[in-house]
Amino acid sequence: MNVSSPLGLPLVRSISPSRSIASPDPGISIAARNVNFAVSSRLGPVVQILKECSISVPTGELWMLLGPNGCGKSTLLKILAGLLTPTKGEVYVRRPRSFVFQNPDHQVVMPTVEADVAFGLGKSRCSPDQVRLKVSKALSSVGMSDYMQRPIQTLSGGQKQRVAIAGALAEACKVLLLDELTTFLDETDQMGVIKAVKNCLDESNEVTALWVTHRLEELEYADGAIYMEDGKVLCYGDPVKITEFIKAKQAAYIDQINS
Ligand SMILES: Nc1ncnc2c1ncn2[C@@H]1O[C@H](COP(=O)(O)OP(=O)(O)OP(=O)(O)O)[C@@H](O)[C@H]1O
Repeated sequence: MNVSSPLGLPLVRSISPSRSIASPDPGISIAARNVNFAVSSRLGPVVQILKECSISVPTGELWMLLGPNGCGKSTLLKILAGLLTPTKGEVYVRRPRSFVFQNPDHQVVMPTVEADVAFGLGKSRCSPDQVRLKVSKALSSVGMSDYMQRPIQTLSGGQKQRVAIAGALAEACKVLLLDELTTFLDETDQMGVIKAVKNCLDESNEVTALWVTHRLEELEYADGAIYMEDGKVLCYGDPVKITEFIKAKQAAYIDQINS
């Protein structure tokens, strides 16, 4: 479902099914095989943004996607969300899936927390009692039960992110695609969002999350990680090994500028 927010910005609460491949394995919730993405303009040459990207994220796990600015992380996430179509290659993402934006103001739009989390259930056949139950369960998952009647504009950035995640959970989302949620948050809000996502996954073995981040310290909370550079997936798997790989790259870069 793609609608416009009152600000005229794109608002994606729950994404309708789009073209994809069959599940490569019952234990895998997110997969990309040799995905390429290119853009072209009438005047300029074709720009190759993603080059033969392949990843696979097991069901029930939190994976982080890292890499330098402009390496293609958000583009890959948008392809997995069905917001962009790859020029070549295939993707599989378990449904329903939800994309949560870096700026929660692009996504959290109803006057109160309760109304916002219930927003996506508007078209469901749930009775008002069922809606209330789903909303309260989702808010409890993200540690926001006490905020049910709070006006949205009184929340911090991290609290708004947690409300956006609760909205996805209320709609029984199976895959959370999270785009740099903590970039603008202070440490307390950052931890609140990380704990909320971890808790959602711990409470259900069925929810899988892919989280784009620039913050290396967040890898501590990940079950797996993917590192990209220049449109390519350089390595993926064990977050400890990926952390070591990134630190070694950073050290080599510092040596280079100091020499
Ligand atoms: N529609 C487009 N036309 C031309 N170039 C584009 C388009 N969309 C993305 N790009 C370019 O593709 C590259 C990858 O962009 P993307 O936003 O996926 O990177 P990113 O790794 O998420 O970056 P950041 O960490 O800065 O958010 C960038 O160089 C960007 O300028």
